[in-house]
Amino acid sequence: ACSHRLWPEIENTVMEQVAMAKLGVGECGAGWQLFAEDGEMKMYRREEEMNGLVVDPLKAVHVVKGITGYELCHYFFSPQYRYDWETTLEHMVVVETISEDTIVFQQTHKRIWPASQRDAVFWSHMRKLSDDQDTEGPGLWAVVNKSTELPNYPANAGKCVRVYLTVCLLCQTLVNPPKNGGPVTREDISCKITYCSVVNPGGWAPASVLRAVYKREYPKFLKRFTAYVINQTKDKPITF
Ligand SMILES: CCCCCc1ccc(-c2ccc(S(=O)(=O)CCO)cc2)cc1/C=C\c1ccccn1
Repeated sequence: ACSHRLWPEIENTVMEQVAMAKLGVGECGAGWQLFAEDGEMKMYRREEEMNGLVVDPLKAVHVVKGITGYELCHYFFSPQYRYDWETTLEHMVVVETISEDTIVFQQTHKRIWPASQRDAVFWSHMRKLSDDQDTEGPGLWAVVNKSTELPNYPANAGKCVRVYLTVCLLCQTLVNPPKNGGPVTREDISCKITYCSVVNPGGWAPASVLRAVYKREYPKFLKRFTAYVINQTKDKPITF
């Protein structure tokens, strides 16, 4: 896929998004406010507007026991599971499978009153990253989703307003080998998750509505998605 028309953009976006995801919320400069907390999950947002539209960047950090970064990214990236965990999804089309780790999607999300219905067209890329500190460890896995233009899916052609999104799911597997030197089980692993998202709603939507949607939907999404992966993997061998 290195020769595909999207490859340069994918490469640049992955590097840029992973670098930003690795920054703590303290380091990203002022402005990150904690808006939701649930156990290990902490959700931050920055209040930003782009020509009158709310485009609040979101950063969530979480630590989940019993699953690996590869497993989380696999279930996030793969189309066949998406309807199981993405509650606001109304319809999803795999527009193009560029390679086993790069897919182009078109998604329609359920209408959220009083705003008009939204859709998104984006490429999605999953990749293992070298973990600079620990080269031979399970490493880091990431999925990056970014809106792209497709002639066959023109923006705002039908009933939906096109949103423009950039999303990064960055996962680091932590292994705590058992003292007795026995095999590593799911009790000995956990995954450090950073989820970053910027969604430009495209057409106008009241700031109060958008902020209420994000405040309600993001915590719900991350809790539901991680619970789904735990449930899908609990009786399966660990995949790093
Ligand atoms: C007025 C409402 C406008 C928002 C509508 C909307 C647009 C986009 C998206 C969305 C959210 C996450 C992704 S992803 O992380 O790439 C995973 C693949 O699905 C892609 C799209 C959602 C939603 C609507 C609800 C909403 C908003 C946040 C979080 C969760 N749901």
